[in-house]
Amino acid sequence: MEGLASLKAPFQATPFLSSRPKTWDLPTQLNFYKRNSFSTFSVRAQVESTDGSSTVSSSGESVTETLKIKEWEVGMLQNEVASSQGIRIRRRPPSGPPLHYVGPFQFRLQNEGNTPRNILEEIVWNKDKEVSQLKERKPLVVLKKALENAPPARDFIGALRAANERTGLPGLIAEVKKASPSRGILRENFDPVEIAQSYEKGGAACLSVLTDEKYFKGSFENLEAIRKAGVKCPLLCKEFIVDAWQLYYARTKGADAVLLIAAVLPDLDIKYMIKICKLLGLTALVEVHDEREFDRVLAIEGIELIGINNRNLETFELDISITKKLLEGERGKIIRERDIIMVGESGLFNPEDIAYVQEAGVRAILVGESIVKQSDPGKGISNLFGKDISV
Ligand SMILES: O=C(O)c1ccccc1NCC(=O)[C@H](O)[C@H](O)COP(=O)(O)O
Repeated sequence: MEGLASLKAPFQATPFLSSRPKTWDLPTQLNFYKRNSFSTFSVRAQVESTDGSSTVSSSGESVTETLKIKEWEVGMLQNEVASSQGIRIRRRPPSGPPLHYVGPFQFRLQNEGNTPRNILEEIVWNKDKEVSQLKERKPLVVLKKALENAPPARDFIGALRAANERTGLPGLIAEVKKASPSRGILRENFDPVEIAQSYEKGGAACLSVLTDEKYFKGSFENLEAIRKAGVKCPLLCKEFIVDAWQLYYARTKGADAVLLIAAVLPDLDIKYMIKICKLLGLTALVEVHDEREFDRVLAIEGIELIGINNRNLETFELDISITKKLLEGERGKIIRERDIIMVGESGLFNPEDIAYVQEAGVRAILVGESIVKQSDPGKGISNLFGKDISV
């Protein structure tokens, strides 16, 4: 794809980002991106921390305009860096630069226009906007303050290991899921706390709570309510994370773990977010769907929990043999050597499916549809495993 990489243009220095290179081809961008720990999050932080009292930068732009331009530049860079790592999901719709952009790039609009290529891309674009708006209302300093009142983070991986050792079966992450883009409404009569309690009673090790409202009819209120109701299973905030700000937000709402999707996040973002997770006491479940994503994730230091999603999030196609395929050979060996816990995700409906992914090498599973649809979700767990795992 011809993109920014083909453009070589002098780059004007700004007061906000240090030592920008004079040429701007892809390798240069990658280095620059690396050196600056680049993300929208860090750019915002840089602009915001430049001068708390002034609203005009030395180039005469207002801070808000500057911020918009920087965010747009970063967005374009993120798309380019991501595509160099085989990530097809673009972080934002391709669009022209903001009104006051006077930078050197002569961007052409991409031919595809502003239509997302698939559902995952649509979700990500929507999330990006949603998070920008939320951040306006709750800046990071406010979240950092709120962290003081957050309930302590609990040991997500420890709970999975303990369940696996206790039952000899994969530890269950049971998903509180009202709806999904692929299946529509899964459960009409949806009481998140009741479902969570029923899962816990049925032997779930951990819970996954969908917080996306638009596509999954979930919410952070659900997450918070489940935590406040005294459910002891550690909680995964099942969200589409595109910005480190969301990690802080999830923690303030009682999350013990978060999901990082390799199909969406470039390596540098995953590394950066893992560091922040560690700082906040959050466990990162890093999700992959193919060999390339898996290899990228295995090259990242400090990964302890990896999910293989059997659902292709671009096409919805479900195939549990993906888990087997990815864990065969050298990759499976690396996993065992490093004692990484693998989670088999999506499309698991019966004891045969569980046996199949366990045989492939998973020590945990993430299940939504097959159990949330049961009138008694806790009993649904017994049906899924073919036995009562609560004892
Ligand atoms: O479930 C979907 O339709 C979906 C669509 C687009 C992005 C993500 C999606 N699901 C997220 C998940 O990975 C599942 O909720 C989770 O693994 C449980 O899957 P299942 O047991 O098949 O409900």
